[in-house]
Amino acid sequence: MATWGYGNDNGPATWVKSFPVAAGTRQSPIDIVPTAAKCDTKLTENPLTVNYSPEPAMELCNPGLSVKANIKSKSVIKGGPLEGEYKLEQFHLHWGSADKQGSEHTLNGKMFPAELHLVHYNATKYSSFGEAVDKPDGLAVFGIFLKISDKPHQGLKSLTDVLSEVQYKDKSINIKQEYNPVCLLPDNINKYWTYLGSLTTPPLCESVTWIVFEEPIEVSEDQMKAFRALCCGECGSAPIVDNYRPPLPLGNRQLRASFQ
Ligand SMILES: Cc1ccnc(S(N)(=O)=O)n1
Ligand SMILES: [Zn+2]
Repeated sequence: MATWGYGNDNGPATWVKSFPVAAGTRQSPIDIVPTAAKCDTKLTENPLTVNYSPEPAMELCNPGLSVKANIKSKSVIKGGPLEGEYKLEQFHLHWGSADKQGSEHTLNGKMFPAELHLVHYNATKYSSFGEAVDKPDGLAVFGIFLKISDKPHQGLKSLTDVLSEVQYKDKSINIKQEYNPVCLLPDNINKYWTYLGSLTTPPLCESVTWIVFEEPIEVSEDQMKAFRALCCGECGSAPIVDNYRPPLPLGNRQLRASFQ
């Protein structure tokens, strides 16, 4: 069984062969067109609330197609479009081989250099991520755009400074200093778009309430270079770059905005 990836022979256009849901009606990512979004005051009546905790020894790993941090502490979100409490499971990123591409969601057709995903599962209804992953209300993922600035992102710096230690597939380390993922969020989390979608990589389950923040976080070019130096396999293997799925049609879905 050929494993899926982002190359010509195993990339997003081929995934439907092994994962038919790729042709489904609530797939992600999408192109976000702010003028097509419906401002919904219900989203602000019950504001999105983030209660993240410090992670004592956060595990950072290279699963081969991204870089991922696994979360053990009780970090939860609720409110906004969500019913119940969703618990942070992991976060990871998607990025380009150059600054002109890399994000999965696009904004009026524009790609950002990268996109950070914080993946949560509905801990009110389900007992684990594994149980929640294929349920229509199982997951909630924060999508945060990354843009280039001349200053490094301090929160990401604890990670980008040690990426060389997880350069190769299946390498993992523990971040020594305690790490609170709240440092990864943009300053203003009250302005976001939300819609019902899916995982953007196989198994592509249509189980995600997406929350994409309007405000990007700012990273340096050196930090982008650190992501692009990660390898898909062992020493000498190809760099992990362009690990993004292009946007899918919104179809009959409603894109809602928490702001005018
Ligand atoms: C945990 C997980 C699996 C697959 N895809 C995603 S993603 N890229 O939609 O956040 N997350
Ligand atoms: Zn992702």
